[in-house]
Amino acid sequence: MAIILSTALLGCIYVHPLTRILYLDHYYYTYAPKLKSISSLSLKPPRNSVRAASIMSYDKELATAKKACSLAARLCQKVQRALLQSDVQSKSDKSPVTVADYGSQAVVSFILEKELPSRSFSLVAEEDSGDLRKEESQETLQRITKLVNETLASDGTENVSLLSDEDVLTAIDSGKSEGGSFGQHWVLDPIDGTKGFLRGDQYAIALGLLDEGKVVLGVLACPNLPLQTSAGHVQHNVQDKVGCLFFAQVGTGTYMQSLDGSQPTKVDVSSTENAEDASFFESFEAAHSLHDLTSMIAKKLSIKAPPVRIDSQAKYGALSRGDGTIYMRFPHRGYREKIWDHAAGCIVVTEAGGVVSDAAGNPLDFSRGRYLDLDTGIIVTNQKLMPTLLKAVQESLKEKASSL
Ligand SMILES: Nc1ncnc2c1ncn2[C@@H]1O[C@H](COP(=O)(O)O)[C@@H](O)[C@H]1OP(=O)(O)O
Ligand SMILES: [Mg+2]
Repeated sequence: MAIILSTALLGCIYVHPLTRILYLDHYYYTYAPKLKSISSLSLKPPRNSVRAASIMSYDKELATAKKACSLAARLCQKVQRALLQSDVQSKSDKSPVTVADYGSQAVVSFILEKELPSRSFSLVAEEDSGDLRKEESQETLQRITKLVNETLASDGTENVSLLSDEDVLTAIDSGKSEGGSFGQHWVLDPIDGTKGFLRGDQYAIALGLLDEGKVVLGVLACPNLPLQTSAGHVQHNVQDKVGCLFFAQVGTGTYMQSLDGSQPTKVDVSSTENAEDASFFESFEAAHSLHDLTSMIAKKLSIKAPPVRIDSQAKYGALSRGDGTIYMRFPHRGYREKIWDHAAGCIVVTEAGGVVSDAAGNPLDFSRGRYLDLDTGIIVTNQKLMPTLLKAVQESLKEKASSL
C-alpha cells in the first residue's frame, strides 16, 4: 500500500533540488493559480503534461546536447567569419547561411544519434535535404560535407571516420520527425535567426528535448552574445568577449558557460517587480514581430527604457541571466510558430525562474507536432511581473482590435 501511494505521489510531486520548493507539475500548479486570481484570465495546463518526466535525470542527454551545440556553433562561426570578410556582393548571397544551416543540423543530428543510441531516435528540425539532393546543389553539398568533417575532427576526442555526402544527407533527414505527445523527441533549430547571422549579429543554435510532450532539457549556443553584460546592453562591441552556452534540465536550474568551456555559473531572471524599471527584448526584424504593439504595451506599463532588439533565441538566454526583464513577440497575422523556435529558450527561462506564456496566459504546448498552436503572441518575464504584463498585453490587444 505504502509503495503504491508513494509511487502515485511521485507522479505529480517533486522537490526542486535548489529551491526546495514542492512542485505540483512544473509550471501550472505553482504559478498559474496566482496568475488567475490576479488577472481572472483563462489559464489551462498544457495538454499531455506528464509529471513523471520531472523526476527523471537527463544528465547524459544534456552533456551530449551541449557537445553537439558547441560543435555546431564552431561550424557556424567559421562560416560567419568567412562571410563577414567577403566582399559586398557575396554578402547579399544567401548561400553561406544555407551551408551553415545544413552543416549545423548534420553535426547535431550525427552526434546525438551516435552518442545516444536508441531504437526510436527522433529529431524535429528545421531543414530537410530535398534541395541539397538536386543536381545543381552538388558543389554546395561537397562544401557542407567538408565543413562537417572538419568540425567533427576538431573535437579531437575520438576517431570519427570521414562522413560521405550521403551520410551528411542522411543525418540532415533524421530531422523529419513530426514530434508529438508520446516518447522522446529532440527539437532543433540549427541556425535560429538567419537574418542576424547574415548581418553579423546575434543567432543561436537551439536544441531541446521533449519527453511525453514536455520540454525536459534545453541548450542555447549563442556565438555572438557577450559573456558579460550590463542590463539592457547586449549589442556586441568589438572588444567584448563573446560566445555563451546556456543550458537547463527540468528541476535543476539554468546555467551559462562560455562556448570555449569555462566553469558553468547558475543564472536567474531579473527580480525587477516594477514594470517602469524593466527593459524589454523584441525581434530586431520588424517583419517578425509587431513593434507598434510592443511600444503601446511598453507605454501602458510606463517602461522608460527603449526596446532592446536582437535576433534569435539569444533573447531567451539574455533574459534568463537578467540582462532584461521582459520579452514580447507578436508575429504578423498568419505566421505559425514552430516548436524549434521556442523549446530550448522556454526551458532556459523557466528553469531560471521566469514564465513563458502566450498572449492569453496559456503555457506553450510543445506536444502537438511541429507547430505551436498559439493565441496571438508570446510573452516572457519573471513570475512577479507576469500578471501586470499579461493585463497590459490583453488591454493593448483589445484597443488595437477596436481601432481597426
Ligand atoms: N515572418 C516571420 N514572422 C515571425 N518570425 C519569423 C518570420 N520569418 C521567419 N521567422 C523566424 O523568427 C525567428 C527569429 O525571430 P527573431 O527575429 O525574433 O529573432 C526565426 O526562427 C525566424 O526563422 P529562422 O530561424 O529561419 O531565421
Ligand atoms: Mg528559428
